[in-house]
Amino acid sequence: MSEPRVIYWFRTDLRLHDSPALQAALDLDPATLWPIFTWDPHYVYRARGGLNRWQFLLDCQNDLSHAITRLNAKSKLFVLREAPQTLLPKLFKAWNVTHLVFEKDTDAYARERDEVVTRAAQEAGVEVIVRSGRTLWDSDQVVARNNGKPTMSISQLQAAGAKVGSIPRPIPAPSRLPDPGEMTLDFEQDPPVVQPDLNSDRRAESDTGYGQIAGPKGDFAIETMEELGFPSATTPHRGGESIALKRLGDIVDNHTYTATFEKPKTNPAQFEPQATTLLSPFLHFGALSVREFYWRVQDVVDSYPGKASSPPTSLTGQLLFRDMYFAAQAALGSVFAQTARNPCCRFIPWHLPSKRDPDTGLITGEYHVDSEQADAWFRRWKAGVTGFPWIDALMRQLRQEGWIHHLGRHSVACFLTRGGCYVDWERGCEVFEELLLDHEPACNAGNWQWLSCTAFFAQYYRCYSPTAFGQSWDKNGDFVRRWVPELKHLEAKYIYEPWTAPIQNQRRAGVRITGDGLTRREAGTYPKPMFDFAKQKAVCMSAMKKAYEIGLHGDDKAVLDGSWRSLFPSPDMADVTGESESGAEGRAGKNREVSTRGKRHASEASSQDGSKKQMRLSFGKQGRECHASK
Ligand SMILES: Cc1cc2nc3c(=O)[nH]c(=O)nc-3n(C[C@H](O)[C@H](O)[C@H](O)COP(=O)(O)OP(=O)(O)OC[C@H]3O[C@@H](n4cnc5c(N)ncnc54)[C@H](O)[C@@H]3O)c2cc1C
Repeated sequence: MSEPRVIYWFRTDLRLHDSPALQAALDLDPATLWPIFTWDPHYVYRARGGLNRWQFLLDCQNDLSHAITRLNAKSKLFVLREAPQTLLPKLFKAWNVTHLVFEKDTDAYARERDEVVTRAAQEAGVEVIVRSGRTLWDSDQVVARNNGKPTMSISQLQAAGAKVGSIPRPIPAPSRLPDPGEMTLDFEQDPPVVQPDLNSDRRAESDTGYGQIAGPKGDFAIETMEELGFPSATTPHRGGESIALKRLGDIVDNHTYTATFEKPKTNPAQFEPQATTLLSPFLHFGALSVREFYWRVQDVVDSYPGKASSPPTSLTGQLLFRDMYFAAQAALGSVFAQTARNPCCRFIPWHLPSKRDPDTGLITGEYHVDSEQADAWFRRWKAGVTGFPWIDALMRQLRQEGWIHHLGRHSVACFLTRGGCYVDWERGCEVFEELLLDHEPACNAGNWQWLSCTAFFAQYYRCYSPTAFGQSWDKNGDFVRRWVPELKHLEAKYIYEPWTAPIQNQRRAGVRITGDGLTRREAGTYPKPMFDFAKQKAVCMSAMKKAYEIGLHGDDKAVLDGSWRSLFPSPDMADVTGESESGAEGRAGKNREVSTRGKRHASEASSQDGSKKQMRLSFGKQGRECHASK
């Protein structure tokens, strides 16, 4: 048999340490190994990506490429600019490849892509080797051990994970890499499908990335922001395996922090340094192995002399949440990221509902503007000009730096959905998709479902205040002052509610509270709050209560054919009618009744068995279970 000529296809694993797939490639003892990255037009044009995440990706690729070259001066990360579905079959032939090896990716698009590539490899007589390494356990095996169902709680994940087996210990990085072979490109490039380009808004220049397969100099170089047509990123957070390992090392050196970490006690307003690890973007790009993270922490916990924290609030507990969302997505496929057709996702008639492709049933990224007011609220939320300083500070940090603390994400997500604007969680999820450095399709959609109480979590009566919550962590408002400099000099007692500051105090602080933040914004001003929060919260709660009582889920016929409208009587839903035209008749009387019931419900919830009652209401009504429908 001829000696193995292996393409190692880097994707979600931009690292050398603890890479089961790379190890599998090296176990073949190849004569030739090409470490490649395919510059896939799907991500370039069809996924929303902000400048900061692009920069982070390029950082990770450059760092990996240097690490490869340190092991073999003839090698590096070779970037090829074409869709893998068309490129790889040509490479199999041109380079006389015997094996294709890669890390498993359970994201919906990745699965489809990998099926196409695997079929092509089989036709070309190329052996495909796939290894799980992105999660603690192989997500497909977790699903199988969860009776084929998505994992909708940490306990389900833990039970299924235990059946899969113990979490493997990390393996070391290789100490040498084989030479790459010849890289002839004696074939035509299949040009990318450029439209629709979901990133066009961010391009200052046109994208020249696909000029030639091997890049402008023909040396398979890593792309640059300039080639992509992007201006510079604004984040201070830089990517790469070296930074990730250094940061993890520093964290675990602090035994007390590592062993006693309790997520709910970490301060969302803390900065420089932030209160949590900020390792999520490295995990996203695979610059840090999740098993390396897990075991380095667990070893500290095991040897800690004092009382260590435990899952779900501990540091390893955080990684379990990540695996939970991955396994939920692995079971449900592309419908996991939307309400429609998702059996696990509760249907709520939010404002600004998504448009759906009639052929696939998948959301298109466009939405119906059923309410001009809700659309204005959404745009103000996105731009960080809601008039609620805590929310605006977080949204501005997110846009500038690409990362905000988990409880900050809670605040802004609750505010946009069930605890303020009553806007569809899919809108917020899309904004996060663009802006987050750590955007992970499974974790993003899953957490938005959690926060909007459409799946994973049902206690919709527990709502974040856009004023009191921030204040409870940061009385002086230092975090707000940093991100909302208009309010920098305002006294602490007004910093979370600047509209309550008397005009002379505003004057002294050099700010005027006026306008809506979107139109004719003048220097030295900060917008008025976009609504009365207490009033709007009551509207949301009563609407949520109604939706929970009706109990529809994304795969119900009424949701898919639009007949859900007849189940949501317009009087008490006048403000929150989703795709339907809203009639405002008879609102006042009905609203009174609903809010009275809402009060009783809230006090039930705060009683000892409140949450159990709530769980019965939310899950027991139809005896529903989430079915896998890959
Ligand atoms: C609306 C919303 C959207 C989110 N979108 C994403 C996303 O796209 N990608 C993402 O990685 N996380 C997402 N999260 C989860 C969480 O906020 C981030 O993982 C966390 O804040 C990252 O910071 P860290 O690395 O300092 O976390 P740490 O607290 O240090 O936790 C360590 C690691 O555990 C994982 N983790 C922690 N909390 C969660 C969680 N709730 N869900 C899944 N994984 C978790 C992350 O990989 C994180 O790096 C989202 C949360 C919310 C509320």
